[in-house]
Amino acid sequence: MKRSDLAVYFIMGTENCKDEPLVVLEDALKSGITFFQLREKGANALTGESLEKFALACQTLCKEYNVPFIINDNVQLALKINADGVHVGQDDAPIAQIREQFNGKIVGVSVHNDEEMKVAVEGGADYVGIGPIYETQSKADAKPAAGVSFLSKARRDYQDFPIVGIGGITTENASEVLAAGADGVAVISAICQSADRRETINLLK
Ligand SMILES: Cc1ncsc1CCOP(=O)(O)O
Ligand SMILES: C=C1C=NC(C)=NC1=N
Ligand SMILES: [Mg+2]
Repeated sequence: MKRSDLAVYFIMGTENCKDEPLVVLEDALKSGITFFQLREKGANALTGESLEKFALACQTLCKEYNVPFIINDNVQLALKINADGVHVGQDDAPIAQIREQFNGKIVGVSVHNDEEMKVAVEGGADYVGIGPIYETQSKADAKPAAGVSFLSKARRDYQDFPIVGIGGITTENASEVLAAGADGVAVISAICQSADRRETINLLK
């Protein structure tokens, strides 16, 4: 994984878009996303066989466009379908355990403070997600918007470590996140709800 892979990091689950999810994903891939995470959450989330089929369809599309495909939280599914990696939060298994299960694959970790950052970096994470930067409608249990201050500090402390910002990021505020030191922006609604994904994605860079 290259730091530049994090430039426009699309995250989606079936709950995030009213249009057909695979149509949205293919349009986003055509429009230039550089990284994709399947994050299937919420009351009507797909499970079992239907989730696996959906994940395989997403993986196939990402392969066609040579874009990394990772899965949020669901370590077993990521291993089963040989995804390019996994993204885990602080409430998932310890990074050391995930790291050895995903040898040679991408392991991303959500971090919110110096201690979590240290543990993730030393535990062998390939990148960290920092946020929510701004208010978000897409994560029910999100912490309060933190702004870019911690992201800026993480960049000062780890000058070469891959960092992606997340949370309420739009074409209006993406430049602030990048200026604070992020390698890229992770986005759900601004891309899902975009009327012109190519324009949106170009404005997120
Ligand atoms: C998964 C996640 N983690 C922190 S905020 C968030 C949701 C981001 O969604 P949006 O880009 O629509 O604000
Ligand atoms: C919570 C998250 C934070 N950061 C990223 C990149 N993905 C997530 N699901
Ligand atoms: Mg999680």
